[in-house]
Amino acid sequence: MTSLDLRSFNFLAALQCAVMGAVLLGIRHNFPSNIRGLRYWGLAPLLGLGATGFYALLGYAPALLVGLGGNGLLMACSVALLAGTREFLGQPLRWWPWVSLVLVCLVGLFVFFVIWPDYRPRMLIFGLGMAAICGAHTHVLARHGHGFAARLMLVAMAWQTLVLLARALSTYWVDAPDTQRFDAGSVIHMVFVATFSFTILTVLVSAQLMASERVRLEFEHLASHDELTGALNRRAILRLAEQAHVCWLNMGHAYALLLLDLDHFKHINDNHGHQAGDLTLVRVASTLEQGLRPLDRVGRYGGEEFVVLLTTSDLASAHRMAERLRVRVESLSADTNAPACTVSIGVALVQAGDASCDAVVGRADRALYQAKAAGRNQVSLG
Ligand SMILES: Nc1nc2c(ncn2[C@@H]2O[C@H](COP(=O)(O)OP(=O)(O)OP(=O)(O)O)[C@@H](O)[C@H]2O)c(=O)[nH]1
Repeated sequence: MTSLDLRSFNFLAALQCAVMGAVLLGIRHNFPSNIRGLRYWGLAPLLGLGATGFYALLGYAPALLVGLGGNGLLMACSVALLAGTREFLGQPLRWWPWVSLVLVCLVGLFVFFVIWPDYRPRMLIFGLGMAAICGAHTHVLARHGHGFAARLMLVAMAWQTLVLLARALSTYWVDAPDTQRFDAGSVIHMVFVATFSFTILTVLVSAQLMASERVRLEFEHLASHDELTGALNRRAILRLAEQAHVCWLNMGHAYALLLLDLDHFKHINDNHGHQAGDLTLVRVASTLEQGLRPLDRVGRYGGEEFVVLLTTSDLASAHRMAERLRVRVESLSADTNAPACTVSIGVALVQAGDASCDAVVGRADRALYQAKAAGRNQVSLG
């Protein structure tokens, strides 16, 4: 590969990344505002393109200007990618260590451009500085990233870190003191120059995938959870009950449903206000969730009614669980100074002949009616 090839390739790759970055910046407002990091991810390739612009001036502009401008912008590009990822993962960047690192590296480059001109320490300083940024990027992805796209980004950053380290450390036996960036005929140098644009491209593709995946998960969550209490909504809990019913039909694993209705909830609204009523619903939902075993689920059935699905159970243990939940809700007001609140519970176990979970819901509903009729704050079996 001639030096012209490498420059052209580098410039085209940087241009491609910059277009993707500009697209990311343009579409970032289409994503919900709680999806952060897109502006830094979008800005990074534009800085990278600026760096490539400086490198393209090599031979036409003073080497000092090209070296400091190009390397400085390339480091800024890597810091921006890191900032984007950290912000996306909810780990905002502390800027000063990275700004200091870039400045220290630029001072080092200046020294070995002007005072003791030597390419090798310049490459060492730049390579180690960049490897520190990319290494930190790899680290945050390994700790906080989840899913395919985050792993793809992690592999790209880990690879880039290794290439940078190899390039920085091999510089003394590969390069001469007056080597130029596009002159070196070593394989490691080719790999270093060629992979940088591909790393940015991979990071940008991964970033878009990560953002889209997050949007999908948020929509899924919104579609299946009650906005006020955070519990499963009626559709989601009934879908789980249907699945439990299929399990019962196919494998004989029993399940029970508890229908819970807050007692005289209207009084709480009337006497303490609607907001206090909302807060009570939130507290009851979280109390129920905390009182359940890991496989059991709670959902808001509507208004001040909740459903609990006990996945494997006999009637006696379902009754014990219902009693435990009733006591937990009753003691809620003592623990939190919230308005006094009790709950009536109807319990039903799936039984032979139940065509669907609707039959179980129906029995639990009748049992709940009995609990209300018998004076409330109690459990009835259906
Ligand atoms: N604050 C608040 N109140 C709600 C919500 N959904 C339903 N409600 C209220 O819950 C109350 C239910 O009242 P009722 O059906 O008469 O039942 P109750 O007062 O709990 O009486 P019993 O069930 O017979 O013990 C109504 O006043 C609704 O306005 C909600 O999301 N937030």
